[in-house]
Amino acid sequence: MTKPKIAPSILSADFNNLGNEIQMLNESEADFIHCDVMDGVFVPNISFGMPIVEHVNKVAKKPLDVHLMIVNPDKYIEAFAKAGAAWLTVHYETCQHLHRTVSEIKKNGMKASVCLNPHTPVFLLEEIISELDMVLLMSVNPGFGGQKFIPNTYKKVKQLKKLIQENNPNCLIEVDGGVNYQTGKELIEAGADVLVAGSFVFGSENPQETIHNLRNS
Ligand SMILES: O=C(CO)[C@H](O)[C@H](O)COP(=O)(O)O
Repeated sequence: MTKPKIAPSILSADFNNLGNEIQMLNESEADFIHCDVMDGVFVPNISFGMPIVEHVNKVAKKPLDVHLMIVNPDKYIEAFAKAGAAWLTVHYETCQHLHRTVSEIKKNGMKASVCLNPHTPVFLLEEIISELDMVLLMSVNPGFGGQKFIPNTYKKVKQLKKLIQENNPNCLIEVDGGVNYQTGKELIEAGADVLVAGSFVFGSENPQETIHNLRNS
């Protein structure tokens, strides 16, 4: 089985020490640095926006995987490209003209990804899957780190894998929320390519070792 890519979410990092946390990720086996942008409208929490992403990008040696949990994401596509996002994820639930949004992300030089909330079915991506570089499946309700994994996600990963194999085999499947060694292993077996992990990595005694173990779990 191919090794998963690991995307530590800095939502759980020590923000008093953010530069060193990014440096630690640079020296780890992490493949991406996952940045969770929350607006307090689409999700019941506010995290950070472009200025923090820009500062992270000054130190980061790994591609920034930016997850927009915001309404009207179209308004900020160019700004996040300028801030240094390499991958930009928007929520299916926030986009009225998803094809236009995805095209704008690509026009701005980023990889395009669409996220589904736990209750949003995979089949809704049928008409857009061929345009996507990645699909992010939420395995918790978005807004907070440290929540319990929703087991129905395994079924969604399998459904999405089938859709991808039939339409766009290069598209990656990323899963976000409640990832640990056990859920990570089962997600990879189901077909996931990228694991986002926040509290499990940053709450561990040795985050670099945890990233290594997640890749090999
Ligand atoms: O998108 C998110 C929350 O909306 C976080 O990335 C996600 O919850 C990861 O946190 P944890 O690994 O602690 O569950």
